[in-house]
Amino acid sequence: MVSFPPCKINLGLNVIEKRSDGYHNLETVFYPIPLNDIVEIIPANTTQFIASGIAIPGENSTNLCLKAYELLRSTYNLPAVEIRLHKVIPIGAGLGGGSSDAAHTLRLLNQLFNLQLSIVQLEGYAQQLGSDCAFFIEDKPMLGLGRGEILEPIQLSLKGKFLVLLKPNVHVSTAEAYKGVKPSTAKPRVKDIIENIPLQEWKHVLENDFETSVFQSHSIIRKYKEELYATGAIYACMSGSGSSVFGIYEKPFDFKGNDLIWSGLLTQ
Ligand SMILES: C[C@](O)(CO)[C@H](O)COP(=O)(O)OP(=O)(O)OC[C@H]1O[C@@H](n2ccc(N)nc2=O)[C@H](O)[C@@H]1O
Ligand SMILES: Nc1ncnc2c1ncn2[C@@H]1O[C@H](COP(=O)(O)OP(=O)(O)OP(=O)(O)O)[C@@H](O)[C@H]1O
Repeated sequence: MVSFPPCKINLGLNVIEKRSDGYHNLETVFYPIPLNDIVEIIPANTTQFIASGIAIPGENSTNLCLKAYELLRSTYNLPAVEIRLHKVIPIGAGLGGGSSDAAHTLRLLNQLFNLQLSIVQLEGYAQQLGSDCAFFIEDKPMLGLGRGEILEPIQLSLKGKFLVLLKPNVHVSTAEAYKGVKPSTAKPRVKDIIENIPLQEWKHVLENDFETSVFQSHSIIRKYKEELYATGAIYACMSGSGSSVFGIYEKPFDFKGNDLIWSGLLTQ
Protein backbone atom coordinates (compact mmCIF):
# COMPACT_ATOMS: atom_id res chain seq x y z
CA MET A 1 0.00 0.00 0.00
CA VAL A 2 1.35 3.43 -0.99
CA SER A 3 0.88 6.98 0.25
CA PHE A 4 2.26 10.33 -0.85
CA PRO A 5 3.03 12.50 2.22
CA PRO A 6 2.90 16.19 1.26
CA CYS A 7 4.75 19.02 3.01
CA LYS A 8 3.36 22.13 4.71
CA ILE A 9 4.04 25.83 4.82
CA ASN A 10 3.17 28.11 7.73
CA LEU A 11 1.07 31.16 6.83
CA GLY A 12 2.25 33.39 9.67
CA LEU A 13 3.55 32.09 12.98
CA ASN A 14 3.34 33.63 16.47
CA VAL A 15 5.45 32.14 19.25
CA ILE A 16 3.23 32.94 22.21
CA GLU A 17 4.91 31.61 25.35
CA LYS A 18 7.48 29.20 26.67
CA ARG A 19 5.95 26.25 28.54
CA SER A 20 7.22 24.41 31.58
CA ASP A 21 7.88 21.28 29.43
CA GLY A 22 10.44 23.23 27.33
CA TYR A 23 8.16 23.54 24.31
CA HIS A 24 6.47 26.76 23.15
CA ASN A 25 2.83 27.52 22.58
CA LEU A 26 2.36 28.91 19.12
CA GLU A 27 -0.30 30.08 16.72
CA THR A 28 0.04 29.38 13.03
CA VAL A 29 -1.86 28.29 9.95
CA PHE A 30 -0.65 25.08 8.34
CA TYR A 31 -1.25 24.86 4.60
CA PRO A 32 -0.46 21.63 2.65
CA ILE A 33 1.70 21.75 -0.48
CA PRO A 34 1.79 18.86 -2.98
CA LEU A 35 5.55 18.37 -2.92
CA ASN A 36 5.44 14.74 -1.82
CA ASP A 37 7.55 11.93 -0.43
CA ILE A 38 6.47 8.35 -1.19
CA VAL A 39 5.85 5.76 1.56
CA GLU A 40 5.10 2.14 0.77
CA ILE A 41 4.28 -0.50 3.38
CA ILE A 42 4.09 -4.22 2.67
CA PRO A 43 3.72 -7.18 5.06
CA ALA A 44 7.08 -8.98 5.42
CA ASN A 45 8.82 -11.74 7.39
CA THR A 46 11.01 -9.30 9.30
CA THR A 47 10.53 -5.57 9.86
CA GLN A 48 12.82 -3.43 7.79
CA PHE A 49 13.10 0.17 6.63
CA ILE A 50 14.54 1.07 3.24
CA ALA A 51 15.19 4.69 2.28
CA SER A 52 15.97 6.20 -1.12
CA GLY A 53 16.08 9.72 -2.57
CA ILE A 54 17.44 12.61 -0.46
CA ALA A 55 19.74 11.32 2.31
CA ILE A 56 18.19 11.46 5.79
CA PRO A 57 20.60 12.24 8.66
CA GLY A 58 20.72 9.70 11.49
CA GLU A 59 20.34 5.94 11.74
CA ASN A 60 17.43 4.22 9.97
CA SER A 61 16.23 3.06 13.38
CA THR A 62 15.51 6.70 14.33
CA ASN A 63 13.34 7.32 11.28
CA LEU A 64 9.92 8.68 12.11
CA CYS A 65 8.27 6.06 9.86
CA LEU A 66 9.65 3.29 12.07
CA LYS A 67 8.73 5.22 15.21
CA ALA A 68 5.17 5.48 13.92
CA TYR A 69 5.11 1.72 13.25
CA GLU A 70 6.55 0.93 16.72
CA LEU A 71 3.99 3.20 18.36
CA LEU A 72 1.06 1.30 16.83
CA ARG A 73 2.73 -2.11 17.14
CA SER A 74 3.00 -1.67 20.92
CA THR A 75 -0.79 -1.46 21.18
CA TYR A 76 -2.10 -3.47 18.23
CA ASN A 77 0.36 -6.34 18.02
CA LEU A 78 1.07 -5.61 14.34
CA PRO A 79 2.90 -8.16 12.17
CA ALA A 80 6.31 -7.38 10.61
CA VAL A 81 6.34 -4.95 7.68
CA GLU A 82 8.74 -3.57 5.12
CA ILE A 83 8.57 0.24 4.96
CA ARG A 84 10.04 1.94 1.91
CA LEU A 85 10.48 5.71 1.97
CA HIS A 86 11.48 7.72 -1.09
CA LYS A 87 12.53 11.14 0.21
CA VAL A 88 11.77 14.17 -1.93
CA ILE A 89 10.89 16.86 0.63
CA PRO A 90 14.05 18.73 1.72
CA ILE A 91 15.13 18.12 5.32
CA GLY A 92 15.52 20.92 7.87
CA ALA A 93 13.46 23.20 5.67
CA GLY A 94 10.53 23.98 7.99
CA LEU A 95 8.35 21.93 5.64
CA GLY A 96 7.50 19.19 8.14
CA GLY A 97 8.49 16.34 5.83
CA GLY A 98 9.46 13.93 8.59
CA SER A 99 6.23 14.63 10.46
CA SER A 100 4.26 14.01 7.28
CA ASP A 101 5.99 10.66 6.66
CA ALA A 102 5.14 9.63 10.23
CA ALA A 103 1.48 10.66 9.93
CA HIS A 104 1.10 8.88 6.59
CA THR A 105 2.70 5.74 8.05
CA LEU A 106 0.02 5.76 10.76
CA ARG A 107 -2.66 6.23 8.09
CA LEU A 108 -1.30 3.40 5.94
CA LEU A 109 -1.03 0.97 8.88
CA ASN A 110 -4.59 1.85 9.87
CA GLN A 111 -5.80 0.89 6.38
CA LEU A 112 -3.53 -2.08 5.81
CA PHE A 113 -4.42 -3.81 9.09
CA ASN A 114 -7.99 -2.51 9.29
CA LEU A 115 -7.39 -1.00 12.74
CA GLN A 116 -10.48 1.24 12.35
CA LEU A 117 -8.81 4.19 14.06
CA SER A 118 -10.74 7.45 13.77
CA ILE A 119 -9.17 10.76 12.66
CA VAL A 120 -9.10 11.86 16.31
CA GLN A 121 -7.37 8.64 17.41
CA LEU A 122 -4.82 8.91 14.59
CA GLU A 123 -4.17 12.55 15.58
CA GLY A 124 -3.62 11.38 19.15
CA TYR A 125 -0.88 8.97 18.02
CA ALA A 126 0.59 11.57 15.66
CA GLN A 127 0.96 14.12 18.49
CA GLN A 128 3.29 11.69 20.24
CA LEU A 129 5.65 11.68 17.25
CA GLY A 130 6.12 15.43 16.60
CA SER A 131 4.57 18.82 17.20
CA ASP A 132 3.21 19.30 13.70
CA CYS A 133 2.62 15.63 12.90
CA ALA A 134 -1.13 15.68 13.67
CA PHE A 135 -1.73 18.20 10.87
CA PHE A 136 -0.76 15.57 8.28
CA ILE A 137 -3.52 13.17 9.33
CA GLU A 138 -5.95 15.15 7.18
CA ASP A 139 -3.73 17.40 4.99
CA LYS A 140 -6.13 20.32 4.85
CA PRO A 141 -5.50 23.95 5.91
CA MET A 142 -5.79 24.24 9.70
CA LEU A 143 -5.13 26.66 12.52
CA GLY A 144 -2.42 25.15 14.74
CA LEU A 145 -2.32 25.96 18.47
CA GLY A 146 -0.53 24.60 21.54
CA ARG A 147 2.74 22.95 20.42
CA GLY A 148 1.18 22.91 16.96
CA GLU A 149 -0.77 19.73 17.68
CA ILE A 150 -4.11 21.36 18.56
CA LEU A 151 -5.90 21.82 15.26
CA GLU A 152 -8.92 23.97 14.50
CA PRO A 153 -10.68 24.67 11.21
CA ILE A 154 -9.91 27.98 9.52
CA GLN A 155 -11.79 29.92 6.85
CA LEU A 156 -9.27 30.34 4.07
CA SER A 157 -9.15 29.89 0.33
CA LEU A 158 -6.04 30.35 -1.76
CA LYS A 159 -7.56 28.35 -4.61
CA GLY A 160 -6.25 29.60 -7.97
CA LYS A 161 -3.32 31.53 -6.47
CA PHE A 162 0.20 30.52 -7.53
CA LEU A 163 2.94 29.51 -5.10
CA VAL A 164 6.72 29.61 -5.47
CA LEU A 165 8.71 27.67 -2.84
CA LEU A 166 12.47 28.19 -2.43
CA LYS A 167 14.95 26.30 -0.25
CA PRO A 168 18.40 27.87 0.08
CA ASN A 169 21.23 25.51 0.86
CA VAL A 170 21.36 26.27 4.60
CA HIS A 171 20.09 24.20 7.51
CA VAL A 172 18.24 25.72 10.47
CA SER A 173 17.83 23.70 13.67
CA THR A 174 14.23 23.93 14.93
CA ALA A 175 15.34 23.83 18.59
CA GLU A 176 17.90 26.65 17.98
CA ALA A 177 15.30 28.72 16.13
CA TYR A 178 12.93 28.50 19.12
CA LYS A 179 15.77 29.66 21.41
CA GLY A 180 16.23 32.79 19.24
CA VAL A 181 12.61 33.99 19.60
CA LYS A 182 11.19 36.23 22.31
CA PRO A 183 7.67 34.88 22.96
CA SER A 184 4.85 37.42 23.16
CA THR A 185 1.12 37.26 23.81
CA ALA A 186 0.57 40.82 22.60
CA LYS A 187 0.46 40.23 18.87
CA PRO A 188 -2.43 40.34 16.39
CA ARG A 189 -3.87 36.82 16.05
CA VAL A 190 -2.91 34.90 12.91
CA LYS A 191 -6.49 33.57 12.72
CA ASP A 192 -8.00 37.09 12.77
CA ILE A 193 -5.65 38.32 10.05
CA ILE A 194 -6.17 35.35 7.74
CA GLU A 195 -9.95 35.26 8.14
CA ASN A 196 -10.59 39.02 8.02
CA ILE A 197 -7.82 40.82 6.14
CA PRO A 198 -7.41 40.51 2.36
CA LEU A 199 -4.37 38.61 1.10
CA GLN A 200 -3.07 41.82 -0.52
CA GLU A 201 -2.64 43.33 2.99
CA TRP A 202 -1.01 40.31 4.66
CA LYS A 203 2.50 41.60 3.94
CA HIS A 204 1.89 44.51 6.33
CA VAL A 205 0.42 42.48 9.20
CA LEU A 206 1.18 38.75 9.00
CA GLU A 207 4.55 37.68 10.41
CA ASN A 208 6.65 34.65 11.20
CA ASP A 209 8.33 35.31 14.57
CA PHE A 210 11.33 33.16 13.63
CA GLU A 211 12.34 35.46 10.78
CA THR A 212 14.15 38.12 12.87
CA SER A 213 16.72 35.81 14.44
CA VAL A 214 16.95 33.29 11.58
CA PHE A 215 17.54 36.09 9.02
CA GLN A 216 20.38 37.38 11.23
CA SER A 217 22.23 34.08 11.01
CA HIS A 218 21.18 33.20 7.43
CA SER A 219 20.89 36.39 5.33
CA ILE A 220 20.27 34.34 2.16
CA ILE A 221 16.75 33.57 3.41
CA ARG A 222 15.97 37.30 3.79
CA LYS A 223 17.44 37.89 0.33
CA TYR A 224 15.17 35.22 -1.16
CA LYS A 225 12.13 36.70 0.54
CA GLU A 226 13.00 40.12 -0.93
CA GLU A 227 13.44 38.51 -4.34
CA LEU A 228 9.96 36.97 -4.14
CA TYR A 229 8.46 40.39 -3.42
CA ALA A 230 10.59 41.99 -6.17
CA THR A 231 9.15 39.50 -8.69
CA GLY A 232 5.55 40.33 -7.77
CA ALA A 233 4.59 38.11 -4.83
CA ILE A 234 1.51 39.39 -2.99
CA TYR A 235 2.73 37.77 0.22
CA ALA A 236 6.08 36.13 1.04
CA CYS A 237 7.24 34.48 4.26
CA MET A 238 9.68 31.95 5.68
CA SER A 239 8.03 28.60 6.49
CA GLY A 240 8.24 27.33 10.09
CA SER A 241 11.74 27.72 11.47
CA GLY A 242 13.22 27.88 7.96
CA SER A 243 15.11 27.59 5.77
CA SER A 244 12.46 27.44 3.06
CA VAL A 245 10.63 30.58 2.00
CA PHE A 246 7.54 30.95 -0.18
CA GLY A 247 5.79 33.59 -2.25
CA ILE A 248 2.11 33.70 -3.22
CA TYR A 249 1.34 35.25 -6.60
CA GLU A 250 -1.88 36.28 -8.28
CA LYS A 251 -0.95 34.47 -11.53
CA PRO A 252 1.36 31.65 -12.66
CA PHE A 253 4.91 32.89 -12.87
CA ASP A 254 8.05 31.26 -14.28
CA PHE A 255 10.44 31.85 -11.37
CA LYS A 256 14.07 31.26 -12.39
CA GLY A 257 16.53 30.09 -9.76
CA ASN A 258 18.51 27.06 -8.64
CA ASP A 259 16.84 26.87 -5.25
CA LEU A 260 13.29 26.63 -6.59
CA ILE A 261 11.87 23.38 -5.15
CA TRP A 262 8.20 23.64 -6.11
CA SER A 263 5.83 25.98 -7.91
CA GLY A 264 2.24 25.54 -8.91
CA LEU A 265 -1.39 26.50 -8.56
CA LEU A 266 -2.98 26.15 -5.14
CA THR A 267 -6.15 24.08 -4.93
CA GLN A 268 -7.48 24.68 -1.39
C1 LIG B 1 8.55 25.29 13.58
C2 LIG B 1 7.43 24.37 13.19
O1 LIG B 1 7.74 23.73 11.96
C3 LIG B 1 6.15 25.17 12.98
O2 LIG B 1 5.22 24.45 12.24
C4 LIG B 1 7.18 23.30 14.25
O3 LIG B 1 6.90 23.91 15.50
C5 LIG B 1 8.32 22.33 14.40
O4 LIG B 1 7.76 21.13 14.76
P1 LIG B 1 8.59 19.76 14.80
O5 LIG B 1 9.75 19.82 13.86
O6 LIG B 1 7.60 18.65 14.67
O7 LIG B 1 9.15 19.84 16.25
P2 LIG B 1 9.49 18.69 17.31
O8 LIG B 1 10.27 17.60 16.65
O9 LIG B 1 8.26 18.35 18.07
O10 LIG B 1 10.46 19.56 18.27
C6 LIG B 1 11.79 19.91 17.94
C7 LIG B 1 12.26 20.91 19.00
O11 LIG B 1 11.71 22.22 18.73
C8 LIG B 1 11.32 22.87 19.92
N1 LIG B 1 9.87 23.15 19.89
C9 LIG B 1 9.08 22.53 18.95
C10 LIG B 1 7.74 22.83 18.87
C11 LIG B 1 7.20 23.77 19.78
N2 LIG B 1 5.91 24.12 19.73
N3 LIG B 1 8.00 24.37 20.70
C12 LIG B 1 9.33 24.09 20.76
O12 LIG B 1 10.04 24.64 21.58
C13 LIG B 1 11.70 21.95 21.07
O13 LIG B 1 12.99 22.36 21.50
C14 LIG B 1 11.80 20.59 20.41
O14 LIG B 1 12.71 19.74 21.05
N1 LIG C 1 11.19 10.39 7.51
C1 LIG C 1 11.99 11.42 7.82
N2 LIG C 1 12.20 12.42 6.95
C2 LIG C 1 12.98 13.47 7.29
N3 LIG C 1 13.62 13.61 8.45
C3 LIG C 1 13.45 12.64 9.36
C4 LIG C 1 12.64 11.50 9.08
N4 LIG C 1 12.65 10.72 10.16
C5 LIG C 1 13.44 11.31 11.07
N5 LIG C 1 13.93 12.48 10.61
C6 LIG C 1 14.79 13.42 11.36
O1 LIG C 1 14.03 14.63 11.58
C7 LIG C 1 14.84 15.78 11.35
C8 LIG C 1 14.12 16.89 10.55
O2 LIG C 1 12.93 16.50 9.98
P1 LIG C 1 12.06 17.41 8.98
O3 LIG C 1 12.55 17.29 7.59
O4 LIG C 1 10.63 17.11 9.23
O5 LIG C 1 12.38 18.87 9.58
P2 LIG C 1 11.99 20.27 9.08
O6 LIG C 1 12.01 20.33 7.60
O7 LIG C 1 12.85 21.24 9.81
O8 LIG C 1 10.48 20.42 9.48
P3 LIG C 1 9.74 21.06 10.70
O9 LIG C 1 10.76 21.75 11.56
O10 LIG C 1 8.76 21.99 10.10
O11 LIG C 1 9.09 19.86 11.34
C9 LIG C 1 16.06 15.32 10.59
O12 LIG C 1 17.20 15.76 11.30
C10 LIG C 1 15.99 13.79 10.54
O13 LIG C 1 17.15 13.20 11.09
